[in-house]
Amino acid sequence: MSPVPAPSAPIPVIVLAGFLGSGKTTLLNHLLRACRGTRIGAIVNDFGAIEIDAMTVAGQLGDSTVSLGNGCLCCAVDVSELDGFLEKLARPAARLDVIVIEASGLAEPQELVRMVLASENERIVYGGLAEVVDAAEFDATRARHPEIDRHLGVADLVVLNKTDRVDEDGRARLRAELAALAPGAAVVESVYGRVDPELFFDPRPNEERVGQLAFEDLLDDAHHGDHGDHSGHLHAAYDSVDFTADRPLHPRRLLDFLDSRPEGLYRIKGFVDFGAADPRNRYAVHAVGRFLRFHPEPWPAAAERRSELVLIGSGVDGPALRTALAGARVTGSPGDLPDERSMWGVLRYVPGPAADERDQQDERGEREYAADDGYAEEPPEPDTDLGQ
Ligand SMILES: Nc1nc2c(ncn2[C@@H]2O[C@H](COP(=O)(O)OP(=O)(O)OP(=O)(O)O)[C@@H](O)[C@H]2O)c(=O)[nH]1
Repeated sequence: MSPVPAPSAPIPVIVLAGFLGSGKTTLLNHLLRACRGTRIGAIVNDFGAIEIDAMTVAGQLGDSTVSLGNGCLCCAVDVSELDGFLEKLARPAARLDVIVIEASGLAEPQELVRMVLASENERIVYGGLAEVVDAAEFDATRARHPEIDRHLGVADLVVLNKTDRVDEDGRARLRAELAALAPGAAVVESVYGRVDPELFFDPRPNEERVGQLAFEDLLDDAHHGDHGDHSGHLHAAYDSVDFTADRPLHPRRLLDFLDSRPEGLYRIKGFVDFGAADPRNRYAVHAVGRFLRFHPEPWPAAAERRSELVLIGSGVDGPALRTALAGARVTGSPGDLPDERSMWGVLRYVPGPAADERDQQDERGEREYAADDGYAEEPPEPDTDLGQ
């Protein structure tokens, strides 16, 4: 009925948190400005309290949804309404590529993360929790709000913002402290929230602008004129490592690699060829922080059978990652041929359609599978602090 095709990839939903004034809105505006052709849905707690620059060129659509100049959508919600808005933003007709939820300064981000993970909406996927930290105020904020330690403990990405206000020694100390408080998370520095959008999502080329206003240009002039040069580069505050393998990867060894992925490795994306273990499908892989998902899809007729991964993080050792992944390739020796059973570990991370297969395996008593939330065991921390 609808002329709009369903998007093939699930839409990542990113939770953007951080204490009052740390720079969340500034970062969100940067993403909106830098997104160009990428269609971002933004969900904010309260229009009144948060001044989204883009609102200056926005038109109300009613129902708490606002259409921004380049086709982005924005909603104002209570946490209780979140699922409804996710549903609304994720509908195929909205054609969004990514959804960002900006937590209000005092919100417990765990609550939002839990709601995203609990959502039964098949069109979305958890895209990570980014915690914005004010470098200049961190010590004082922490003294006043010790709960910041808990927030950092569940972050997938820590953006150490306002580094223009701290000297180099101070930045080094903060990075070390944050690395200890946010184990496993990548820590990137920023000034005025100018992080590379690729940390959050895959920006599209600018082919699909909607609406008449080139609002990112307006914003550059009207709101950011004295914050330095915006025409220039989004400095890569992270490392990006490519890996390609012409031989299939062994599902068990790839999972071993993923289960023990090093700290600071924030995103993994790409396609995996599991060879004889599942000759019909390739597996899109999506990892953010400790969250992992596989999405099987039939090999396109013309596609070469190979695995291609991109690993993004800060302070990661590229050659070591490549070597570790190369070790996951099937060797071809008779004892090393993956079969269907080798796929069970991977299937734990496949949402929806694989559930039947998993259930059958469960019935046979072969294996107990994790909940369908992308975590092998417990999701990080959130569950322990909530719901009392
Ligand atoms: N010096 C400096 N100021 C910054 C930087 N990033 C943001 N700011 C300023 O810090 C103030 C707060 O930024 P916001 O983006 O509104 O912070 P927020 O986290 O959204 O704040 P709440 O919505 O109140 O929670 C604004 O005046 C920004 O212009 C930065 O990197 N350096």
